[in-house]
Amino acid sequence: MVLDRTAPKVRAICCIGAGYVGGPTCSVIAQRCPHIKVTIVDVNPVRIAAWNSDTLPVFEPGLDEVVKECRGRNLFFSTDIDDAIREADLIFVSVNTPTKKSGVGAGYAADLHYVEASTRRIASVSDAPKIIVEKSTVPCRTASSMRVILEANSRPGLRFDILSNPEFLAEGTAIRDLSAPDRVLIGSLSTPEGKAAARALAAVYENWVPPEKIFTTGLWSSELSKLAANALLAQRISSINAMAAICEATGADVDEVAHACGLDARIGPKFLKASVGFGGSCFQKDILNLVYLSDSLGLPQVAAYWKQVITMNEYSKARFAQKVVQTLFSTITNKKIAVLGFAFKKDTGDTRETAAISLCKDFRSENALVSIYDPKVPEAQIWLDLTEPGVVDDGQKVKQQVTIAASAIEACKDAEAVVIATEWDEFRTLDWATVYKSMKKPAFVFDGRSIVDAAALRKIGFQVHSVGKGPEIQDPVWA
Ligand SMILES: NC(=O)c1ccc[n+]([C@@H]2O[C@H](COP(=O)([O-])OP(=O)(O)OC[C@H]3O[C@@H](n4cnc5c(N)ncnc54)[C@H](O)[C@@H]3O)[C@@H](O)[C@H]2O)c1
Ligand SMILES: O=c1ccn([C@@H]2O[C@H](COP(=O)(O)OP(=O)(O)O[C@H]3O[C@H](CO)[C@@H](O)[C@H](O)[C@H]3O)[C@@H](O)[C@H]2O)c(=O)[nH]1
Repeated sequence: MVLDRTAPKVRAICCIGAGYVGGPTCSVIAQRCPHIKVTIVDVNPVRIAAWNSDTLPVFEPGLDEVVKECRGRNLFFSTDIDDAIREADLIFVSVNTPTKKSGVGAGYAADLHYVEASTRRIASVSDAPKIIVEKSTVPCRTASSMRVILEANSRPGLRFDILSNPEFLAEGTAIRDLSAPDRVLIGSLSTPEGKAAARALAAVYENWVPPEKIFTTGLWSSELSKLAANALLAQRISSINAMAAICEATGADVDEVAHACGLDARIGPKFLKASVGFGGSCFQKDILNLVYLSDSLGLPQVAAYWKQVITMNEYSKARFAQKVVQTLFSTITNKKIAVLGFAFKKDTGDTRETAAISLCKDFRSENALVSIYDPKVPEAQIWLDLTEPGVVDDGQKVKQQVTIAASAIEACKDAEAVVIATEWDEFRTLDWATVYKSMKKPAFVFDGRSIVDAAALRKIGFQVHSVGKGPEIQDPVWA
């Protein structure tokens, strides 16, 4: 996009929400734009204290270095939300938009009350014009509700321009994604003021993003593009996981199938890694949001189509757990199962919607003894994730069945089976011979990420089951 010098200049940015998106995104803006003051605010004082400490609340490769470079220079973390709003000429709203748990649309619709609370606060505190940017992932036409709230609650005549600027970073690669994004999408009204606001935000990104990667659309297209991108990505994973089930039943190898398909330039190789199932805070939430939107628009067939992506993901997780039980002679009662990895993917400590939670719950319901190791997820988080809220004494029951190990080797000692739930690099290079010696026999490995060298492990003596790989020994004529 070509820079228009008449666009308002951004001198101070406020980011409401110091989470996985607000923190890294605005830290990178501060790094790349030393002339802009960036203040990231949050209602959670513990989170802000962590951002101001040596142990950041979010583990993300490269983030520590960015924050250390800018904090105290032009990057600030604060709980003084009103002050930061007043000072800023551009405000990112980067608060959480989880799936509603109760009320209308429960289990599908996005809970927008954090977005609304932020919008009301901006309206009541602002004493000068502001550009307000939806950074949170929101349903289509949320900007319209924000405008109504702003106009009804602010000083008469005060100007607000609302933009949509969805974030496409993936956890674990956030700094890389923010530093060199595939694209920056800015949605605005097509009025002269809307376009000028879009240009002002584009000018911020142009400090490091090539102009041809910044593109503008209408507000509603921008909002919907975020939901669409996540739905398409998740759909690829569910599609390849559906193929994985066929591979396991036939002797085909899902990695070979994915490679063969990905060589077609129209399909491409990315996001075709079969797995125990996708996790993370976004895919499920955003597809459910799309399902709700489709239903609300009177499009039940469209809703059913996208819902199937989630159904297949649930099936993938359950199928994997069932395979463990069936292979261990149909019972895992009192058997020790080592679960390697608890985060929803490698290089993050985030456990939101991680497949490991489903697996551990299934193993617990079969009365197994579960030993978990993850290099980055804090112990307290694992206990929290495995405890059923509202179930009396469940916290204690969990601790009778589950242990948390300090290393992979420790988790695997005396286990009957090892389950790889996250693709951490250290599991590829684990001393598998030592693991084998310490385990009960026969020793099983269930590779939910297909990362280990199955042939090498079989040579050691393991029985290996990798997701999407056919049976080990087939009909001798064809094997
Ligand atoms: N996590 C990701 O990788 C990712 C990527 C792209 C987009 N998104 C979207 O970005 C949004 C934020 O996601 P996240 O993962 O950073 O969430 P998060 O839960 O990590 O962070 C949100 C923060 O907002 C704060 N907050 C809530 N209401 C507030 C208010 N009224 N005033 C001040 N602070 C408030 C919370 O205390 C919390 O710290 C969501 O809409 C999500 O869908 C997330
Ligand atoms: O081929 C693949 C790719 C991913 N996954 C799994 O899918 C989940 C999500 O992975 P990924 O998309 O890499 O991480 P997220 O941080 O959830 O990022 C997604 O969700 C974000 C929040 O909306 C978007 O900004 C990103 O563009 C989008 O990739 C994880 O459990 C992965 O292990 C697979 O099983 N197979």
